[in-house]
Amino acid sequence: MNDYQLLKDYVRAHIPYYVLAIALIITSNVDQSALPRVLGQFMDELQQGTITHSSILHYSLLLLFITISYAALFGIGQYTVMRLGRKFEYTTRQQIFYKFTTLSESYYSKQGTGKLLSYVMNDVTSVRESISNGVNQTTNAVFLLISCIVMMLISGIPISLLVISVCPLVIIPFLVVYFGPQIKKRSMKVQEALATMTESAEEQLGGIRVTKTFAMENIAQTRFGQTVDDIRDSQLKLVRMSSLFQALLPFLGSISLVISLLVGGYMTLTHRITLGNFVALTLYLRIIMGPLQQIGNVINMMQRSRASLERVNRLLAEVPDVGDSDDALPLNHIKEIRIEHLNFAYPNTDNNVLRDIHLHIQAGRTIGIVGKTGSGKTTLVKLLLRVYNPASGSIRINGTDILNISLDSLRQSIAYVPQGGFLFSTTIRDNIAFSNREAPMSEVEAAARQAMIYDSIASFPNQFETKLGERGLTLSGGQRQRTSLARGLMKKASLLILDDSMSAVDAVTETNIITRLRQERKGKTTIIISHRISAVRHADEIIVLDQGQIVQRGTHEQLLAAGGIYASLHQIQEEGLQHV
Ligand SMILES: Nc1ncnc2c1ncn2[C@@H]1O[C@H](COP(=O)(O)OP(=O)(O)OP(=O)(O)O)[C@@H](O)[C@H]1O
Repeated sequence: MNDYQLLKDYVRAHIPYYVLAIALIITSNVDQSALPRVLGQFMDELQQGTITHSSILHYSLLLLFITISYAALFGIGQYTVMRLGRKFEYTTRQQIFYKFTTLSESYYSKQGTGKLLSYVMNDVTSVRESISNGVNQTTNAVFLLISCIVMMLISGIPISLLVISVCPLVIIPFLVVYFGPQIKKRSMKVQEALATMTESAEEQLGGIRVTKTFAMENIAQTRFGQTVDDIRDSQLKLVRMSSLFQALLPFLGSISLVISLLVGGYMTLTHRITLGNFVALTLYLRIIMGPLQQIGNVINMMQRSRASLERVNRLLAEVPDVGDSDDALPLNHIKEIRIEHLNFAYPNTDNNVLRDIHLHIQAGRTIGIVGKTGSGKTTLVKLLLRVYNPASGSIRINGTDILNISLDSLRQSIAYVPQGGFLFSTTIRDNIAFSNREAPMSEVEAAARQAMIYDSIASFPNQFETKLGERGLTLSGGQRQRTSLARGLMKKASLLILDDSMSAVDAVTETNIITRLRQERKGKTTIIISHRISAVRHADEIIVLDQGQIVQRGTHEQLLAAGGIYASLHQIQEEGLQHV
């Protein structure tokens, strides 16, 4: 996608409206440029003493007609362009958000939320302004200038006088060439500083509770203050440069007026032009100062939005690194999973986080995964969900390589309950019924009972209709985890993965949940990752991960008998319980 593709495509798709709007604006300019000429003629008749009551009425009506038709034509033209600009803004925002949903986790781990928000907010607005105001002001400026020059010539203003009066304005293109790139550079710095500030605000607000409990408000204020200072500095630099540029344009316009007064005044005195011509010339010069300033504005705006357009184009052209292959097959039901020689390192890292993993999960079995923190447990299930592609080796589901299974059907077949159960700022019901908003209430309640959160929800005044605050913070950590668990159970997928999803739940409740799960998921495949032996002890097979490798496997009894990491973990936890 080239840098202007997005804009080209949009304008091409709406070309009839743009042509109509431009035609309206051009007509309004021709209309407006007739105004000084009419006034000039009126002035001449006044000087010659040929003016009558009816000609005064005639001139007044003519001026009124010019003014009304200008307002109507220009107004409709401008409205059409602005409307197209707004449409561009919301369709592009939708396109960007759609793109966000297709990109993989590795993209998000490289980009901060502030930068991503800045695409949707600042960049799109900047491009919209440039197309709306750009089309309006460029058409207006160029055609008003042309119409004024043509009208001046038709009115009989000598070319020599016209050339000498317009002479200072010829400097404008040189000014633009000098100022343009500098304005662009400074404006990019402002955009970057804005993105950094948004990111910092996101982080400081996200962590405000931690900051407050540590009484570290000063540090938060200083960190955020630095980003605001950076914006102020770069914005001031930009404003200084743009103001100088903007001021030079009317200055040159005024010089041209001074010249016209000197030379035109002298020519009027010596009767080489009429008084009407002289009045028309000064009026024309005043009118064309507007378009000249607009040209400056447009150039500034274009410089500013070019960087934004480049960024949005680059984002829209981003190809997700995890996607469906051309011959991807749908998956209906997970029966058997076979992992062979699986190795994996996170993008842009050298260290293999998973090494030579072999695992065969037969349909209906429960697999427990234990291991020290950072041993690769979550990474293994992320590969099962194809959040990342394996570096080497294979994962086969029902005999088909996971790379040839459609992503949508794969993820539909798996209910994944992560440790940090993110909840949306909506009702508890909607959170639990996330995978099926149309599900009957009885199913939502059953999932809540299974996750042992039903009684807590029932005690809230609005029960399942209770709205959760931002990120579900009105719930305790354990309640949040159990609501997230209910959401996973509600999915009724053929594979359930609990990724340390009961770490904030007390041991007794966890045991009760696991007991119920074992009864209700009989014959269904389940993977339970946990730091607590009690959560995995009943699994058909338990694997122990250490530094990315499976170092032990077997049933609870076999692993206890074998000694090693599992047995010592068990011993530590049993002793811990005895001391309670
Ligand atoms: N997005 C990432 N980019 C780079 N490295 C990562 C990423 N996510 C995890 N890691 C690294 O991969 C290793 C395994 O992490 P993983 O989350 O799989 O461990 P875990 O066994 O689930 O740990 P825990 O029990 O603490 O949840 C760790 O060393 C971690 O630092």
